[in-house]
Amino acid sequence: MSLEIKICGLSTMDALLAATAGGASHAGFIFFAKSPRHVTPEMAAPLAARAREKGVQPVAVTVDADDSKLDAIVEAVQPAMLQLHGAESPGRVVDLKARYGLPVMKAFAVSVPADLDRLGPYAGVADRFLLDARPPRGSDLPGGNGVSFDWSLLERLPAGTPYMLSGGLNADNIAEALAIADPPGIDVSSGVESGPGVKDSALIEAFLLAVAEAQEDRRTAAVGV
Ligand SMILES: O=C(O)c1ccccc1N[C@@H]1O[C@H](COP(=O)(O)O)[C@@H](O)[C@H]1O
Repeated sequence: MSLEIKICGLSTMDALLAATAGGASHAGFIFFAKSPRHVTPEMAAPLAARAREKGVQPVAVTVDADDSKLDAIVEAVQPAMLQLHGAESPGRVVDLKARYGLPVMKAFAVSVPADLDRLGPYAGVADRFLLDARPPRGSDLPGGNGVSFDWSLLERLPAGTPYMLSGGLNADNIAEALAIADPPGIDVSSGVESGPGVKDSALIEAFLLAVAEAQEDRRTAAVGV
């Protein structure tokens, strides 16, 4: 399976097109008012439409959103997947999957081995997991803080766990992250920004290039060339 790559927190067409041109598989839009990356459904709709045209899956990122907020997002944006980045229960995930008929990626903060035990009740309920760093104390944001965690903790995950690795990824550390965790997907936001919420097309290109180079190096090493 090829590595899935989500560029998250997009709010401009330039940045979206840098992501689609560079080989991203998913484009994330943040519907969380406290975030510097916050977009309204009306702002995200044309970006998501262009992503779809380019074969890239739009992802709606929400934090404990209620049904009326999600209804508006789903209707305007037509996401391919919902990312739930709050304290949504397994029952809430079941309800949302039934209500919208969309796959759900449930986010978890990881800082110690026991954090991975919290995935258990969601196994077979959420379609995949997003494994992010624990937010720094005092942060208003449950994600998008640009901090990473000890990727070696992920050795404990059962083989085949569907997840995206996130938290503090950037062009300089992505090769190491892939080597240590070997995730099926990756997700980046702050690491491709020139300032909080300001996506930088050159940094998006550099990140995607670094991913491609790291994958090529890993393939070469695997065949012993
Ligand atoms: O990015 C945000 O502002 C955000 C707000 C609320 C929930 C999730 C958010 N972002 C998610 O966190 C990951 C990791 O971000 P970073 O690369 O460490 O900055 C990001 O990709 C989003 O999925």
